[in-house]
Amino acid sequence: MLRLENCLIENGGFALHADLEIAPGSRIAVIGPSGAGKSTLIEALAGFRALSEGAIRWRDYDLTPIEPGKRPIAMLFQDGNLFPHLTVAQNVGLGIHPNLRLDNAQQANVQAALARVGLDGMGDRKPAALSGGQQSRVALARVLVQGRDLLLLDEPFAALGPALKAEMLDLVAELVAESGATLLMVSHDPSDARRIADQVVLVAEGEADPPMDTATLLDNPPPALKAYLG
Ligand SMILES: Nc1ncnc2c1ncn2[C@@H]1O[C@H](COP(=O)(O)OP(=O)(O)OP(=O)(O)O)[C@@H](O)[C@H]1O
Repeated sequence: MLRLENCLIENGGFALHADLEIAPGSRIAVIGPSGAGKSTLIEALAGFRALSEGAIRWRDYDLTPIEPGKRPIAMLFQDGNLFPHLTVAQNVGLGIHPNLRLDNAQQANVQAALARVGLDGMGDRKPAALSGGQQSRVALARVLVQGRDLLLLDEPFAALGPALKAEMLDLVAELVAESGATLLMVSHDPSDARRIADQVVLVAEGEADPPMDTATLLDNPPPALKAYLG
């Protein structure tokens, strides 16, 4: 289980409370009104934002005091965070080792990840020589080589068109199904949640609610969500 135990997360004058559990292997969409604290929640899980109260536990480990790089977490940001001066393979290799001194097995791991996301043979290119969708695939390959238990996505494909976004969401779903990773994905688009997530964590009115079945929640949204969905 991923447990957020009575967590209070503060951001300037803003405060978010979370007391919830997420089962391993779940695919969770984090949705809610703008400014409700979705990114704040993800930042706290990743360790970029300290808790004011409470604890975060994964399986038997208390993650609360653990620094971000040592948590069993990989994160995918909206812009993919690719380095333009590095090749595609080097950008992926950063997920294994920041100094890029990779042994043969690690190099092979990079090539396998590139092949898995459909970028076989493109490892020597620079990101600028790839389309937007291909760049998203590089960022996904970097997440893949990290082999972490928890995958956090914060509006990862918002810049892509609808067809490409759907394709990337399906690829993410496939990859987490293969690895058994637990997925939490912030999204503004309820159709993203329906497409990829079995459960939804609603963030609204200062609270991150326990996960609810996606279809049940979206078919009968509570008032805070209804106002946001329009
Ligand atoms: N540096 C800051 N100082 C004070 N308040 C902040 C700061 N940064 C963010 N906030 C507040 O924290 C709250 C939560 O922000 P957060 O980015 O987590 O919301 P969100 O749900 O991800 O929003 P969006 O959907 O618009 O991205 C917001 O109401 C915002 O005004």
